[in-house]
Amino acid sequence: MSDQAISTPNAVSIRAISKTYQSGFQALKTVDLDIRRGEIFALLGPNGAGKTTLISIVCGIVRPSGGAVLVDGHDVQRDYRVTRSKIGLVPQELSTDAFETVWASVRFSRGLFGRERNDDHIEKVLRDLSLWDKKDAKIMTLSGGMKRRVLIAKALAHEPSILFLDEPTAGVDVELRHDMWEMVRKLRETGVTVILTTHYIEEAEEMADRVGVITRGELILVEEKDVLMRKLGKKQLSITLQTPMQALPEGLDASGLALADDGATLIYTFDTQGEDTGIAELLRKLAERGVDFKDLHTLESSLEDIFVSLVRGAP
Ligand SMILES: Nc1ncnc2c1ncn2[C@@H]1O[C@H](COP(=O)(O)OP(=O)(O)OP(=O)(O)O)[C@@H](O)[C@H]1O
Repeated sequence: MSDQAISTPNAVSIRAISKTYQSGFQALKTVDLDIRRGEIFALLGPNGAGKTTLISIVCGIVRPSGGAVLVDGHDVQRDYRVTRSKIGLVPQELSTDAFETVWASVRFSRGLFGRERNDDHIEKVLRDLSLWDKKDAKIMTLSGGMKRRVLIAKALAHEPSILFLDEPTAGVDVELRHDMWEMVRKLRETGVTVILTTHYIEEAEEMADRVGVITRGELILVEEKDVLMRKLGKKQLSITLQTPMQALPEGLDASGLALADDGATLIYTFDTQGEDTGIAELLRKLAERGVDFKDLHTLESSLEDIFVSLVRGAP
């Protein structure tokens, strides 16, 4: 460790980072964010929100206009070599190495960071990623899914403690997506901190411990995923009527109840946090007014609904 390291429990500390590109475009306003050691953090945001810019700054590839980033307590600009060696970056696509074997390509990645040769580690990484039987295959002969695994193997070759995954499952099939999730979880068990950017809300919902939402260069929310879903999640009860109606009957036009456009469904929205959902009362009132229904079911808002409403509501 450099003696300039600051003791911190965080894998990454982002302090008042801003970025204005030479074109004059402000890609990041003032971003503050701490990534805890050993967590899986999902950075969600629409196209052009600033995700890649932020990650590139943490990796030391893009210079910020203001602010500082610490990786394991080291400043990414002052201590670039130290911080970069702690980070594994998995890009979206493999652009080189087509004619190399898997083994040579992954071993080369380790050498880039000035690490001593360690074939045992390379073997472990390849085995963990189910690539061992492909170690002598040329990369160009691999399937798309295997190429993705090679990207992860290359990023892990130098034993980083922080792994950035940029859209890890963009364009892959469902099965591979689930395999990738499993792999990421296993990595976390070995103590690696994982930061992923994604457009797939389902991915964040499935994997992340915490979620950050970035839009127009601003981090508008950082929250434990479970808390986020509890806090912002709403449940709806959908009641399919026996006979469609024109308007809500007298005494039923209370807050939370709405008649869907087709007039055949009542939608009752209630707070998942509330002690009393009000459902029993609602059903009693419907019975009193002779409103018959065919079916009842509840819907829960997903992280996707929450995300869309957050990004829409952002200034
Ligand atoms: N080198 C550059 N010069 C000028 N503007 C740039 C440059 N790089 C990125 N931008 C702009 O900064 C904004 C943020 O881009 P960034 O790539 O960080 O977004 P993103 O959230 O990663 O998007 P995506 O999900 O589409 O990858 C975009 O409007 C982009 O056009």
